[in-house]
Amino acid sequence: MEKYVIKGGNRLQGEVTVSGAKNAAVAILPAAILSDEPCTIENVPNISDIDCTIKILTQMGVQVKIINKSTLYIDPRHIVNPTVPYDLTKNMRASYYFLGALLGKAGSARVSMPGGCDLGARPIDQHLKGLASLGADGAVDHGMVHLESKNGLKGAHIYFDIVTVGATINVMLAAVKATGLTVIENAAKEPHIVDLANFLNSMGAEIMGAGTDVIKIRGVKHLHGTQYSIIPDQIEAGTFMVMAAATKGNILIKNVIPKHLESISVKLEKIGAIVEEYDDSIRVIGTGRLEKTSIKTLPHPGFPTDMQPQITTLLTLAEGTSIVTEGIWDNRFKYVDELRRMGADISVDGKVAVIEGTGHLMGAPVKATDLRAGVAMIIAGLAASGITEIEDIHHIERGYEDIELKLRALGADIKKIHSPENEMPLAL
Ligand SMILES: CC(=O)N[C@H]1[C@@H](OP(=O)(O)OP(=O)(O)OC[C@H]2O[C@@H](n3ccc(=O)[nH]c3=O)[C@H](O)[C@@H]2O)O[C@H](CO)[C@@H](O)[C@@H]1O
Ligand SMILES: C=C(OP(=O)(O)O)C(=O)O
Repeated sequence: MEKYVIKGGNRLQGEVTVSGAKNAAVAILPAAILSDEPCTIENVPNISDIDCTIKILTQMGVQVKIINKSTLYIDPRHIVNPTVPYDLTKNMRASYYFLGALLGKAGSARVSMPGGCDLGARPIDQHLKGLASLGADGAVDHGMVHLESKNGLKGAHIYFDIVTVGATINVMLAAVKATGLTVIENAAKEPHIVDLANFLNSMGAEIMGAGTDVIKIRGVKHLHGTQYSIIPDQIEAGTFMVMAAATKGNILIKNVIPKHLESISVKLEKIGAIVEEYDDSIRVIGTGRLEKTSIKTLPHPGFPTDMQPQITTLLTLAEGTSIVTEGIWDNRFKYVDELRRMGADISVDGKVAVIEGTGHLMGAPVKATDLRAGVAMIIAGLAASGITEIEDIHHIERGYEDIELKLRALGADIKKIHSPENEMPLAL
């Protein structure tokens, strides 16, 4: 079992470069199979969700060559098996993008129900509704979603009942090669929706309106190869921003799109950090003065739910009572029990957390209950007095490339240790 061991108290200082966006990459790699020719994709993050995506592609007959750490060559000309089995979907939410991508490519898909972070109920009814509108009949059988379009996919008018990133992406993937026009209303507007549209358009797709709540897709017969660079990861950047504020640090975060970070910047300034925006970088200076605030997570351009555990952790270090409301997921406060071990005073009632800022945290053994909850434990450990040991770090490695190395370069005292289960913790 691997753990992170952090000795807290160091101010993080220096520069860090953000990797490509996980949530864009996990959509763009499946999208590459829609092409009739090979694609080269740059700025791919080196994380375990991408390792898993590459395994899925490879087992279905797609040739994937790793050109360098962040560049992949994907040749989808010889797909033999439009099936994604349980062992490849159980740890990864975005495996369901192969539903839309395989339908668009081959007219049928068999994809095991997806895993991913446990944030409460994660139904896929809107995905199935959208794909059915395009002409995909199907059923869920023994945990396997089986969809088929016997007469070919046809453009349709789809209105989502709720704003959903995943269903918006799945319908985009299936609709690009459908006949006629597809209109998605109440579409998600996240930066990775726009990135996926830009990628598909660079292969010859005709997608208009991505980034607004109405996306129009005129189906095309063929998509050609492309060379494309994925956008920087909004959430990785936001996480380093919070780390600077939490450690009274001063970090220049490079390879970012400041516009994607606005909702985070505004809240950090309100809490007391200094945020300086440049063209493709952002500097955050932790002043040591942290003030209470109220935050509600919302679909883009609102404050992202994937930054909720990080900002809640920061607010445990602030003066006064803060309120964080989770506006997307039913159960995204499970990590609060772990923060309590470190001295945090937080009460949770459903989707609302009330944080009584205590000004400081104490190191303790904790576990990562999911990806962002896990990185929140790192933030807590960096700011806390003493030693924090974090278990179940495989969750963190789903979405943060080289986090330990990046943090050490900023002056953090963090190391990854291998510790067999039931072994006594290492003395530092
Ligand atoms: C791989 C990826 O990009 N994951 C992100 C994606 O997840 P994901 O795409 O799974 O999240 P959605 O935007 O689809 O979910 C939003 C809300 O809609 C509900 N819902 C969703 C689909 C559906 O068919 N029915 C339904 O009721 C969900 O339960 C949730 O309450 O967006 C989330 C919200 O920004 C982020 O936290 C995840 O990091
Ligand atoms: C919830 C997340 O990911 P996933 O949807 O892949 O579980 C996340 O990135 O915070």
